[in-house]
Amino acid sequence: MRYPRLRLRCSILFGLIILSLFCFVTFNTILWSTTEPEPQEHIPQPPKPPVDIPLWSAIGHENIYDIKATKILKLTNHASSITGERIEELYQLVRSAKDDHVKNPYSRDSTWSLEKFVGKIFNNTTNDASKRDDTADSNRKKARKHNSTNVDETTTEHDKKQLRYFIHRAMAKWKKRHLNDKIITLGDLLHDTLAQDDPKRLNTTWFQFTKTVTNLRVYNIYSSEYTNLFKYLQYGEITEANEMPQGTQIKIILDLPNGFQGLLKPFRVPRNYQTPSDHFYFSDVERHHAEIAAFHVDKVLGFNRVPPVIGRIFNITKDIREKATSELAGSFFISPANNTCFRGHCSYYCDTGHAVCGKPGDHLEGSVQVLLPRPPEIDWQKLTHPYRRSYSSTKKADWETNENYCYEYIMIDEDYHNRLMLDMMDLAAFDFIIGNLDRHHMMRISSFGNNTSLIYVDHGRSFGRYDYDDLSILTPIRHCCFFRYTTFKRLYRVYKQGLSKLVSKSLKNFEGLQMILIDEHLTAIDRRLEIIFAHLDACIKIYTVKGVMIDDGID
Ligand SMILES: Nc1ncnc2c1ncn2[C@@H]1O[C@H](COP(=O)(O)OP(=O)(O)OP(=O)(O)O)[C@@H](O)[C@H]1O
Ligand SMILES: [Mn+2]
Repeated sequence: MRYPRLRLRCSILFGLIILSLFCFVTFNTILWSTTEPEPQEHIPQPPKPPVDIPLWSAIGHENIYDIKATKILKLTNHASSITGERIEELYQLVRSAKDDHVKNPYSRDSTWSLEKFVGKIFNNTTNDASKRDDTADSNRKKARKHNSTNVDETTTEHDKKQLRYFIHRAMAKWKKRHLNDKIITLGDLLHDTLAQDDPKRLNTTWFQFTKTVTNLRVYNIYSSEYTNLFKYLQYGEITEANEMPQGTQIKIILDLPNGFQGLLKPFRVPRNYQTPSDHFYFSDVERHHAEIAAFHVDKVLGFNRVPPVIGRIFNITKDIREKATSELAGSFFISPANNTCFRGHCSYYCDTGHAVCGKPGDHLEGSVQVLLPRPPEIDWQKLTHPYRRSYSSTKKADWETNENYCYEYIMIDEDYHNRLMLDMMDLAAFDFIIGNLDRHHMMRISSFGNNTSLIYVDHGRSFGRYDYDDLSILTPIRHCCFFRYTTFKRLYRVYKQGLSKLVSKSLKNFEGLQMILIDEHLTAIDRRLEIIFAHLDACIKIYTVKGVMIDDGID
């Protein structure tokens, strides 16, 4: 009797031991699975969020280290609405249109005339004669004061077709007249005056360079003068540093060896600086890296219309202060951080709070652009851009409220019945790519006559944003819907090769300063190029390829 009971007790005890062992193991497994640390693999740090550096702190920011900062997570991407296939299709369409010899895609109505149309707009003009521009001789100026509220009723679809016919005919005539124009060089223009007034300058390297500047291109990348020019700009000993009187922000004219002069724009903000969204373009700070980048973009596009610029490292004391005119020298001081600084004299950012400072000490980065001869040696024409912004925080410009602006202001203006019309479109495409809202004037050397390219200067306010594409810069193209065949081909060529690739390669090979364009800007220029094609596509859908594209004989 005793043994079976003992056996039962033993089995119960054994069962209990097994059960508690089981519970222990299970509990431990659960416990360890929740507290055991992850296997020690490398855990990547999450990328830092975007840093918009506000202007007031950006001016005091570090240079070299900052430029490597900021990878942004997400762009406010304006994906363009055009596909790669459509761009190919457009290219084929444009190419075959160029080869087909239809003279004018529009047909003429002999009862319509430009004079009558101008008269019609002019009748809509406010009768207040005192408001009219008495000195104006061009139709645009005559029509300037017309009442834009009546505009839509004024210009009919028929008027538009006739105006487009008129422009195509004017351009064909212009092309014929200028087809055999001789290329003129700046050297040709300067020669006689220099021979008379200052013959020694004829023997300078600078004069040799002016012989490579023509009415069509500001430089020739294949010339040795072009290659040598950069050595002067980048390393040439500075003999005098003088403030440039024109313009709103500090710029210094440097006298360099062998007759060269350079225009210095100093470092003000790091490469990843974005224009604060509450800032207007007209109070934006100028960026030396934007000047450099704009030059490379223009060069890659093959326009060669931006005077060569290169980055340079200065010793602010030896290169600038010791060479400065007394006025500039008087604005130097040593900052609390022991850096050498100067204020300069200008209407924006020329106070102690916004001084240009070496960092550290005497080390200053800047862009140096070759200074082309100016009056009285060479005459420039400074044309107010008809699509200029209002430069006011409260007013809008006429073109912003009048969709017919191109028909009513530009196409009737004889100043635009020539290559200038398409030069303005080229400029719009360029400015859109670099994000430049500050094109208040168009500049060209009038001593070259009227078959001359625009010269693109002043890009310090471009590349202000990489996360935003300002479509309003393309308004001339959207409104007028005219475009040069050769420019289309140019854009297509860089599109195929990759604009950003070409630009970064150009910067890598020819620019000494590092990381002039951060990746976000490089992404932006590719995106913008596609947007230009999308705009041209929209024009072509309305006006046909032949109605939009023009061959004015200019490459
Ligand atoms: N490389 C150059 N060669 C000759 N002249 C130049 C060159 N760059 C600029 N200029 C002249 O100097 C003027 C002022 O230069 P820039 O436009 O760069 O300065 P800015 O301060 O931006 O002027 P603004 O405030 O009027 O826009 C230009 O309008 C042009 O006439
Ligand atoms: Mn400017």
